Amino acid sequence: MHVVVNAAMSVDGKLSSRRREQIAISGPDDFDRVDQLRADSDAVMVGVGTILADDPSLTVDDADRRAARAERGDPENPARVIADSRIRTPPDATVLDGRAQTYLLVSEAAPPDFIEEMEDAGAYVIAAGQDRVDLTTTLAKLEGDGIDQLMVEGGGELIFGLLEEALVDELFVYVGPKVIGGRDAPTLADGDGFIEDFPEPELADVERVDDGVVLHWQF
Ligand SMILES: NC(=O)C1=CN([C@@H]2O[C@H](COP(=O)(O)OP(=O)(O)OC[C@H]3O[C@@H](n4cnc5c(N)ncnc54)[C@H](OP(=O)(O)O)[C@@H]3O)[C@@H](O)[C@H]2O)C=CC1
Ligand SMILES: Nc1nc(O)c(N)c(N[C@@H]2O[C@H](COP(=O)(O)O)[C@@H](O)[C@H]2O)n1
Repeated sequence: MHVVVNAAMSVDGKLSSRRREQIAISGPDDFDRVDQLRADSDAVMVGVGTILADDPSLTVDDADRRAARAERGDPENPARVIADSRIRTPPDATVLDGRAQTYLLVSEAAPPDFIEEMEDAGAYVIAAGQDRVDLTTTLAKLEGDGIDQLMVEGGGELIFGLLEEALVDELFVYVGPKVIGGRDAPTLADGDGFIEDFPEPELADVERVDDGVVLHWQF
């Protein structure tokens, strides 16, 4: 499986404010680049923190891109993948609207009646990990289901979890013209943070987009 992380951050490295509300950091051209990345992926993944904060659709906006996917025999939209250890995703979340296959990655601690509720809502549930989703095992199971190209859109907790398990192949970071600040505002990589063996990706490209810049890193 090839894992591509994409996120937009402020000048000072924040994904959102301390209120954890969705903030448009990208401009139109960057959102279009992200839409193409989604269209090029078999699945788009976020953590449950992003579901609760943003209620995203994770679908492809551009009709021509959806049509191109259908022409090559793929579903119009990539699958959606949520890392959600104990099932905090609300049953009326937009990711369960039936516009794409949705996988819920859960841990063994997920309550069985919540699993049933999610399956009734159309989700395909994969369980691994005692208290928290075991990302290595669940991503391998997704690969077994035909997901070769996985795009991850955040947030910072999930991105750190993937970096910690050395599961990231590429990282696109849009740095946009805003300063957000705040010690409790989410950053690109949160979690416990590294204290040694810091991942050291190589800079593959830098591109000016809208009023900011896209940094392309390879691991
Ligand atoms: N600017 C941008 O590009 C983006 C911004 N955002 C913003 O980021 C914020 C949300 O970020 P954040 O709160 O970090 O949420 P995340 O989307 O990263 O979700 C984090 C949650 O995922 C669950 N999870 C399950 N398994 C794992 C694992 N192995 N490793 C890590 N997490 C796991 C955890 O909940 P549990 O333990 O319950 O399973 C964890 O709390 C919002 O403000 C949103 O607007 C989000 C995406 C992109
Ligand atoms: N690329 C990008 N730029 C920003 O400025 C953002 N705030 C985000 N956020 C991500 O986009 C998701 C919204 O998805 P839908 O448009 O609803 O499908 C959101 O959940 C974040 O992952 N991204």
